[in-house]
Amino acid sequence: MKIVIAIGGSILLKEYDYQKFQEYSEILKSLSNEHELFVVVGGGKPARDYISVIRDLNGGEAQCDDIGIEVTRINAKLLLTALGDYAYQRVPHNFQEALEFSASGKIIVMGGTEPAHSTDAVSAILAEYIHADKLINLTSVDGMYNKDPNKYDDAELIKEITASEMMEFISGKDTKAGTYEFFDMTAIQMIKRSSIETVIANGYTPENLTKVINGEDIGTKIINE
Ligand SMILES: Nc1ncnc2c1ncn2[C@@H]1O[C@H](COP(=O)(O)OP(=O)(O)OP(=O)(O)O)[C@@H](O)[C@H]1O
Ligand SMILES: O=c1ccn([C@@H]2O[C@H](COP(=O)(O)O)[C@@H](O)[C@H]2O)c(=O)[nH]1
Repeated sequence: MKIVIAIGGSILLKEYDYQKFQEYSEILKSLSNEHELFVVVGGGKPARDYISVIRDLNGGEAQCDDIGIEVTRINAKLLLTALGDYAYQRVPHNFQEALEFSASGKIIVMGGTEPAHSTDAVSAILAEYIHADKLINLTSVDGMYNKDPNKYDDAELIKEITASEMMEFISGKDTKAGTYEFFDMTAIQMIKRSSIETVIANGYTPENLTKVINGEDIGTKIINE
């Protein structure tokens, strides 16, 4: 299968150390024997910290996004280092490059592309661009809830949702640099228009990636309408 995997920076850099990069590299290496893998890495707290500094310097929103993109590319380089020869050792800056680099037969790892969306959107556009069989979004919670599970104890996990329902849910959410909390509209639009088979799951346990690929019933499935 051709699979796009989005890994949130909040998972990879929760502890500010090498461990999650290493754990993910082992799983990705093993999966790459059977699947064609494209990984998109998020910015996490370091991106938000840098964005906050440039915003305090009166940088505009696009400049803030630009700094966020740079951080996601640094995170991509960290994962490339962990993957070594299993990965193509350059970070694509756009979808065309991702496709070209994939001719190497190696794992492709990228961060952001251009301002005004999150790496969730990058992963969805990439999935569309390369005709992926599956998009897996690994984040810091078990999937999509009816409300923020970090704010509400009674939040309930949603097992299945259509892209249209998800759009309604996130409409009106903040679209400033570094604030694309959970999912952004561009990502859902891509998933909807190309009926991309998508699962959102907790990536803090990297083994969940294998579980999702094996079809185990975890996380939230975005279903075709
Ligand atoms: N309805 C919801 N369902 C699930 N999580 C939600 C919801 N609303 C808000 N969130 C928040 O979204 C957060 C996950 O998204 P967030 O963008 O912070 O991390 P990420 O996907 O790992 O990517 P990155 O850290 O790279 O931006 C969760 O920690 C949770 O608090
Ligand atoms: O293609 C992209 C990717 C990212 N950004 C900006 O960077 C931050 C960090 O990315 P996350 O996916 O949220 O971790 C994001 O909030 C955007 O401000 C971008 O502009 N374009």
